[in-house]
Order: sequence, then structure tokens, then C-alpha cells
Amino acid sequence: MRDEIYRSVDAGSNNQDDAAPAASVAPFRFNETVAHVFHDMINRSVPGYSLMLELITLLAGRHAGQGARCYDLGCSLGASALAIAQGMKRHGNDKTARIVGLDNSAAMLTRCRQNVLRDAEAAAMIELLEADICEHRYEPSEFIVSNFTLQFVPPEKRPALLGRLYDSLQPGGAFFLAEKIRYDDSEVDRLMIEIHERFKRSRGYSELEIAAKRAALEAVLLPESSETHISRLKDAGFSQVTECFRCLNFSAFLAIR
Ligand SMILES: Nc1ncnc2c1ncn2[C@@H]1O[C@H](C[S@+](CC[C@H]([NH3+])C(=O)[O-])CC(=O)[O-])[C@@H](O)[C@H]1O
Ligand SMILES: O=C(O)C(=O)Cc1ccccc1
Repeated sequence: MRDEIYRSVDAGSNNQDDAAPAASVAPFRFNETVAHVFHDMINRSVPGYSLMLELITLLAGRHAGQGARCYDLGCSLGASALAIAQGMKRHGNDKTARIVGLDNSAAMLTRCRQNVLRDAEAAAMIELLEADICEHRYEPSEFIVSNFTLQFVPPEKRPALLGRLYDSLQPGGAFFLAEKIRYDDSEVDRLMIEIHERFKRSRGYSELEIAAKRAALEAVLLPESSETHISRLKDAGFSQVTECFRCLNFSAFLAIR
């Protein structure tokens, strides 16, 4: 289903700057309207999204051995959990796999369940829970994925969450973190945002849709710099921390306990 959520948002008819929406755009929420179009939304909005799913499959092959427990934080429609399942299947670990998908949006989880159930083999491996990733009690695990989810957690809660994830991971376990990022240099930051918005234009979003969503995300998606993510992962105790992908204002990090 095509994402047209911000097509009809009032863009401020007497506004001189046609890239500035009315101040009344509601904050972005993962409700049923978003869940309905989310697949299209994320694919057209995030450079490298499908590559992240391929990386997750590869990393599951490397880290999710026999009997491994994996977590998909903010599983949305289940794309990353299914990518983990793919990686485990490839290595014949599917019979013993435990993949736990967590999300605090009931609307997302309902659709996620339907998606996962379409693949009986994956459904046997995946458990879905409505939970706040900051509150969940994590069991010992080998592989944890946060594919564009930490960015929605209030920054002051991020260090404690990373500590819990580190504690859950077994030695040698991996945490894959993909995030929208910001640049400390404000000129570079503006340039990357501009090119990202051109990317969205090239994928069919209008200037007004882009501006309305920018306003909706303003206090909801809080990006931090690559340096902040790397130092926080190191502070949490991870022994190897690498930025393994960057495109414009999107990055992914691999952290090994
Ligand atoms: N505190 C929280 N606890 C649980 N879930 C949360 C929380 N905050 C946000 N979420 C959930 O995190 C997901 C973020 S989307 C992840 C894409 C997916 N990983 C994918 O690989 O397709 C990314 C994006 O929209 O850019 C949404 O489903 C939220 O409900
Ligand atoms: O669309 C954007 O500008 C983004 O940053 C990506 C995104 C994708 C899906 C939900 C929220 C943000």
C-alpha cells in the first residue's frame, strides 16, 4: 500500500515558503494508519534499508548458532525478524532458533503477526511481544538487532538500554544498530538532510509531503551523531565497535561483546 499519509496535510496556504508545513502537523505515531503503509514508507524513505536487511541475514548466519536467542527491537512489520530467520535457516539452525520481536505499537504487531504467519517455518522461530524495549527483561542472547528503532527512544534512556542489551549478550555476541544520524557540523548536517530529501523526492514524495513529515518527526525521532553512538556503545562495554555502513544521514554500527 502506497504511503500517502502526508499528501493531504495542510501545508499552510498563506505560507511563502512552500517547503514549510503548517505548525499544526501532529507528532508522528506508529498507529494503524502508519502500520498500513509502513513497508512502502520505510523502503522509499531510508537509503540502504534493504541492504540493512541483507546485512542482518549475514550477521545472523555468523552469530546465531544452534539454540541461539535473538532479539529484534522495534520489529514493526517483522522485516528484521524475518531476515534473522533467513540467516538461521541458511545455516540449518532453524529448528532450535528463538527470535523475539518486541514492539510497543499494537497496530504494528497485529500486522507483523499476519506477515510472520504467512511463512510457517519463520513462524515456528519467531515470538512477538508487545513491550517497551526499555523495560523488557532480556534473557541471555547471541544476536540483537535495532534496525532504526533506538532513534525513537528518549536519548536519556539510551545508555541504560544499551547496558541491558550488553548484559543480555553472551561473550562474542553481536548488536547491530542502524540509525538516522546527525552531523555536529551544521553545514554538513544541512547538506546531508538536503540530499536525503532529494532522495525522497526521487522516490515520489512531494516537497510538501517531505516537509509535513519532517515537522511530524521533529520531537519524535531524535538522531545523534555517529561519534555519540560509538562512544555510548564503548561505554556500555562492547569490545569491538565499528560503523559498518553510512549513506548520507543514515548509519549502521556493529558492536561485539
Ligand atoms: N520504546 C519502544 N519499545 C518498543 N518498540 C518501539 C519503541 N519505540 C519505538 N518502537 C517501535 O520501533 C519501530 C521503529 S521502525 C523499525 C523498523 C524495523 N526494525 C524494520 O527493520 O523494518 C523504524 C522507523 O519507523 O524508522 C516502530 O514499529 C515502533 O513502534
Ligand atoms: O522519512 C524520513 O525522513 C525518515 O527519517 C525515515 C523514517 C521512516 C519511517 C518512519 C519514520 C522515519
